Amino acid sequence: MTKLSVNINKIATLRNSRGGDMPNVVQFAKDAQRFGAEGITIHPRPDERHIRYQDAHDLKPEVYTEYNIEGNPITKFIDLVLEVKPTQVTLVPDAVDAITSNAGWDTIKHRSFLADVIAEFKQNGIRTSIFVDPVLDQIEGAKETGTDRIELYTEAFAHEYSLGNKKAIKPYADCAELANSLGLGINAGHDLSLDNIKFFKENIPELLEVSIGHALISESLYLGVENVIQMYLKKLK
Ligand SMILES: CC(=O)[C@@H](O)[C@H](O)COP(=O)(O)O
Ligand SMILES: NCC(=O)COP(=O)(O)O
Repeated sequence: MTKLSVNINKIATLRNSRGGDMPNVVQFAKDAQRFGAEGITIHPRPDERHIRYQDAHDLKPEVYTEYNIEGNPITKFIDLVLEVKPTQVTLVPDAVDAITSNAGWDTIKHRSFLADVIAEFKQNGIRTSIFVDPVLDQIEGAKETGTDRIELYTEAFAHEYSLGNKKAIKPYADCAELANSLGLGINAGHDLSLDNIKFFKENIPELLEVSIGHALISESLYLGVENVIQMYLKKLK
């Protein structure tokens, strides 16, 4: 079964554009779960331009599904995650000024750093995942860090698929096969959408979770949030 985790960063971006509390991100998370979301993902960035560190705390008592916090493990982020204790932390190597995530970890170069951070989260009962490009060596490197899961960075797949290139799934399927053989759980995310999710799911064995934000919120403008979440759940069956 593949769980749908709804990334609510965009809701915070909309709220922040006016400086008030509309839309309310906690209420949105509660409603998304009521509509069928099986997890809530947030990705606080150091400048807090969308989800704020305080939101991470405020969401904690209301997220009764899987709570996934993504981000670059700088000291401030590590402290936040250890305080909030979500179900899962996903480590992403974001540059401070990146508009959005644009690369996976070099798990070979950063093995020792990742292993230390991952050990600390695991000692605190938090499941770990690391964001990786679909490259076999990087999956093997991920295994060496001790992480529970990987999150496959799906931007390249999504882009190629939109151009009609279905072969773009191949590196992802190969990496998934390797990850499964190594005992790593598999998550995926970035630019997944109603258009590409079914094909992606069908070709990735043992896909445990997808986190989807940008497309899901955009699609909801036309189709409604409840309806869109239900559409994803059907495609993920
Ligand atoms: C790791 C990943 O792909 C997502 O978390 C994505 O970066 C969403 O973050 P933004 O909403 O800041 O684009
Ligand atoms: N981990 C990916 C995520 O949370 C959402 O990415 P996107 O759907 O906003 O591109």
